[in-house]
Amino acid sequence: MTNELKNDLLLRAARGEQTERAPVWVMRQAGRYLPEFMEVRKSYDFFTMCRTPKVAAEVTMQPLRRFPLDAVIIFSDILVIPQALGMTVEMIPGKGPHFPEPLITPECMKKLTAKPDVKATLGYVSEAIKETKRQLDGQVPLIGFCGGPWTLMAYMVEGGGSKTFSKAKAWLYKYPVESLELLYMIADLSIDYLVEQVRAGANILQVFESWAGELTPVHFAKYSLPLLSHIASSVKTKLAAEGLTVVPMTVFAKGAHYALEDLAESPYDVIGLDWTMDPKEAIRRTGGKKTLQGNMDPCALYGSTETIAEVASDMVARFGGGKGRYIANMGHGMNPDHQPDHLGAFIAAVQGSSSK
Ligand SMILES: Cc1c2[nH]c(c1CCC(=O)O)Cc1[nH]c(c(CCC(=O)O)c1C)Cc1[nH]c(c(CCC(=O)O)c1C)Cc1[nH]c(c(C)c1CCC(=O)O)C2
Repeated sequence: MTNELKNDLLLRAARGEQTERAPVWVMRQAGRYLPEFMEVRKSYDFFTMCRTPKVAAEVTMQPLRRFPLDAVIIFSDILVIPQALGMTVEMIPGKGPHFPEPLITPECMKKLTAKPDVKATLGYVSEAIKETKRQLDGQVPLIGFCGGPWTLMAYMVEGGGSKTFSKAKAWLYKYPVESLELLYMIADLSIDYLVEQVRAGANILQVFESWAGELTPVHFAKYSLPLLSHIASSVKTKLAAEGLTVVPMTVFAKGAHYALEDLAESPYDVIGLDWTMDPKEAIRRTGGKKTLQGNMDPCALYGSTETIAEVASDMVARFGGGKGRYIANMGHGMNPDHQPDHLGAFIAAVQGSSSK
């Protein structure tokens, strides 16, 4: 699969090989900061965009037309898994996700479809990947993704975003057995879903455990890490058994700085870092065993293009220069009020400074 790509920097870095320079992509690179995204978004509801392969492929490709990115990430959302399990999820512009009927007590889990057919419920993501691969014509790798089980459980119980995640965290203390049951239900569907993404053409997979930082280290060790590891080891075993490429996998456990040593022992190839981590410290604590991805503060993009270039070059230097075991990114996603040309300055600075 690698040899059909004209640019496989990302895959080589993920596998721990040396690269001529640092590959770069950014989380939420397809999104509302791009006027061409907003133009498409006018005509469709958010999940209709995800479910319409031509539209999903179009917005996936938009950032690559503007910037010399080293990868694209399929346009979708982590909340398609709760939908496949039978829950209604709406995306309210300016507010974010909303579940009209969240899981209030473990009784509510009876409403879920425990083992939905992944092709029937999520086949539209495979179709979007196939269409994007056609349009990419081997330019850069395509990233597939899903949400981490704890992050998805948090949305399913809270019914949307939250400042404290107190309802979801209460489940972990009140209903430990049922919480694990729910988490494994999510993880098992995610495994099949990720395998389908690779079958359709995804070259690398990322699991977003965006709310890891809400957990205590003890709860992360019980309710997040084992599930994240279960996902990566099962996906890799299934891919090998089916004769598909065993693609590299990335874990982005936002806020889980306390777990870096444990993540370095996990079956993931790449560890995504948020901006609170010092690169040198992260390299030391992971013992050089994993490729690291990240981690510029997205708010740096509000600075001048000169400031962005300075911050980005400094980041590359702190990660060791960018020619080995490193993928440049930000520590979280693009914001709707970011300026596109400021992202361009970030990409140029990474590619320029890591080529030296
Ligand atoms: C937690 C999470 C979600 N979704 C995702 C995460 C994990 C990453 C993270 O921590 O940000 C992942 C995600 N969401 C989206 C992508 C697409 C690919 C890409 O990164 O370019 C990816 C990888 C598109 C999106 N997902 C969403 C948008 C904006 C929705 C819109 O157009 O109205 C996009 C482009 C909506 C979304 N989806 C979610 C939220 C909380 C929101 C609302 C955000 C907001 O309104 O600021 C759940």
